[in-house]
Amino acid sequence: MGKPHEAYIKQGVEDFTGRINKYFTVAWQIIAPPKNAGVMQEAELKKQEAALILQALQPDDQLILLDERGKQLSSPELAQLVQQKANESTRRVVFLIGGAFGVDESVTKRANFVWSLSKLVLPHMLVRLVLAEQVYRACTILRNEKYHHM
Ligand SMILES: C[S@@+](CC[C@H](N)C(=O)[O-])C[C@H]1O[C@@H](n2cnc3c(N)ncnc32)[C@H](O)[C@@H]1O
Repeated sequence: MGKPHEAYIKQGVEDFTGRINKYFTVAWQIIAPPKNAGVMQEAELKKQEAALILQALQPDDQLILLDERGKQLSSPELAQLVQQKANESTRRVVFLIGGAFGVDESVTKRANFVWSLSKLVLPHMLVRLVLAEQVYRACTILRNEKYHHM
């Protein structure tokens, strides 16, 4: 949920996304916030964003919500989670980054897993870059490739 990739992360996000594509088909879907988002109260904005998010999901999507209050994973644990979804023949795993205020609780309820990258609140754009890099890292761990060093 947010703006197109900003210049300072675009190259990195596109690089890691391209690398992930060698293992799994992957794509970004950027959902633009409602037009008058700037003047909306937090609760109303999260509700409207939730409607857009839930509308973009398919019933069988496995939704992994990124949220600093979620469960932290090591990189090998993330790799296991990816493997588990692949074993379950999941058609789509969706990693969701929320809006400026996070997400409405209807979205949290829909999530199959809530993943925290850290207890720190990170800026939206940085979350995109870390997400892309960590998913790539998970792919290399699953293939025993040399990228990840313990
Ligand atoms: C600017 S943050 C939202 C701020 C804060 N979560 C709130 O509720 O007010 C935008 C999005 O980045 C993601 N995010 C930020 N920090 C994160 C972290 N440490 N772990 C996982 N996701 C994070 C979440 O998806 C969040 O909805």
